[in-house]
Amino acid sequence: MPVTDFKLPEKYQYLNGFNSYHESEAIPGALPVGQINPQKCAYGLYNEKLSGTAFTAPRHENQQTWLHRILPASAHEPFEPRETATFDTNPGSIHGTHKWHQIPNQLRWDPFDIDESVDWVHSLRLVAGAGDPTVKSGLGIFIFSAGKDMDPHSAFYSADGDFLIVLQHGALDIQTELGKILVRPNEICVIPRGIRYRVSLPDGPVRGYILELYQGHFTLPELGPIGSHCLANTRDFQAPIAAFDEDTSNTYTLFAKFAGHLFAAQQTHTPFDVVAWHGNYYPYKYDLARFATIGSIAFDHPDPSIFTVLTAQSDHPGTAIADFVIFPPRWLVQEGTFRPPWYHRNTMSEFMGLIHGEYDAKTGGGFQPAGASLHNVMSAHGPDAGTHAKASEAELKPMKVGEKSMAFMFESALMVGVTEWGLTKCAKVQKGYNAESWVPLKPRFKRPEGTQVMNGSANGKLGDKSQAPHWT
Ligand SMILES: O=C(O)Cc1cc(O)ccc1O
Ligand SMILES: [Fe+2]
Repeated sequence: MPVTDFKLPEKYQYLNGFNSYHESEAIPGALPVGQINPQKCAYGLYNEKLSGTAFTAPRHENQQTWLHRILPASAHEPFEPRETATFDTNPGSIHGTHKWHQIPNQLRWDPFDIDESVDWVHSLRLVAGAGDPTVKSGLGIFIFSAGKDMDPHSAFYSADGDFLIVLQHGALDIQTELGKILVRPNEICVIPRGIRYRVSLPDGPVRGYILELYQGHFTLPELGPIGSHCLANTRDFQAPIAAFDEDTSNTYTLFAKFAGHLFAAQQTHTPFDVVAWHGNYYPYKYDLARFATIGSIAFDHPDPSIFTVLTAQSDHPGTAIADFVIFPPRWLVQEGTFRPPWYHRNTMSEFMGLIHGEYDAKTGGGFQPAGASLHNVMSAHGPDAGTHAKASEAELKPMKVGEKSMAFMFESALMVGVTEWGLTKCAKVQKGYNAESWVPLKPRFKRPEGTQVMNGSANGKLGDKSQAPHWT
C-alpha cells in the first residue's frame, strides 16, 4: 500500500500532473481568455513570462509560465554580492577560488549534523558535483540543514539550475511565486531555475540533500516494455495553486544564487504577488510512497534503473546527467538468486543517501540516515562482507526489504568531484569504509579436484550447452 505516515496534515491544495499545462487563479477572472498579452490585464496586473527553456525549444521540451502579478519581478534595486562562508559553490568555474577533488576512492559520510543557527539560504553546502553552472553543464550535490525560517521579508532563487530537494528530516513550508507547497517526510520537491521562494520550518529543524541540475529539466523515465503506467505516475506530481500577498510598503531582500555565488537586492514590495498564472514551468512535489515499484518475480537482480523516479537526460538518450533513483519498500521473491546488488564497477557515478531505515546492500551500520556515499566512475563496490555472507546462505523465501526504509541514488554519467568541505571540513568522511566493507571478503574459490584447467584453450566441449537451472 502506498502509505506515508504524515504527522503534519496537508494544508494546501494542488494541481495534479507532470509537465501539464496548468492554469490557476487566486481571483477568478485574473487570467486573459483566448490571448496571452492583452493591452490591459485584469485588475491592473502586470503580465510576465518566465521561460524554462529557450524560446525556440521544440514543443515537447518547451517550458514557460505566464505570471499575472501586482509588480514585475524586475522592480528591485541592483544586486550586490553577499558573500558568506558557505557560498562558493562553483568549483568548475575558472574564476572559482577552489577546485573539485577528483578521487577514485569509495567514499562514505557519517550523518551530516543539523545546524539550527541558519535559514534555508545559508544552509546550502556543496558536497560534490560536476561541471559549471555558467555554461549550463553538470550538476551540484548539496547537503542542507537549517533551524530557522527565512525572514518573512525575503525570497531566494537560483539562476544556476533546478533544485531537486530530498528531505531527510523535518518539513518545509515553501511559499513560491506560483503558490505554496508543504514538503513532508518522504516527499521530494523540485523548484525550477529562477522561481522565487521562501522556506519556513513548521516542524523544527530540517536536513536533506539537493541535486541542482545545471542543464535541462527532470522528466519521467520512459517505461518501455513496462507499458503505460507504474513507477512514478504522472498524476501523483503536485503543483501549487496561485496564492498571493499584497504588501507594497515593506522592504524585502531578494537573494540570488548566480554562478555559485550569493547576491542580494532590495525591493519595496513582496515577491509573492502573483495573482494568477498559466504554464508548464512550475515547482512540484511528489510523495515517494506513491512510487509503484516494479521488480523481478522470477530470478536474478535487475538494474536499479527500474527504480528511477525522475531523470535528466544528456544529449545521448539513455545516458543521464542525473537519474533520481529510490530503493523503496518491496518484496524480494527471486529464486536461486543472490538478492542484494551484485558487485560492480559502473561507468556512471553513484551518490547515495538514506532518508530513513536501513539499506539492504549495506547492513554493517556504516550507511546511516542523513549520511551519504559516493561510488565514482569505475569505483568498485557492492554488498559489504556481512551482507554477502548472509545473502548467500539465506533461505530464499519471499521477504520484504526496506519495510521502513528509503534509500536513494543520484546517478550521473559525469565524474563527480568532491569539494573541500565535503572531503575535509565537514569532518564526516569515514576512514574505514573499505576496511569495513570489502577488505574482509575472503576468497571462496575451490578448484574442483581432478579438473583440467584450460586457461583459454578449448577442450573439445565447445557448443555443449547445459540446461538452464530450474528451481521449482
Ligand atoms: O550500489 C548500489 O548500492 C546501488 C545499486 C543497487 C542495485 O540494486 C544495483 C546496482 C546499484 O548500483
Ligand atoms: Fe552501485
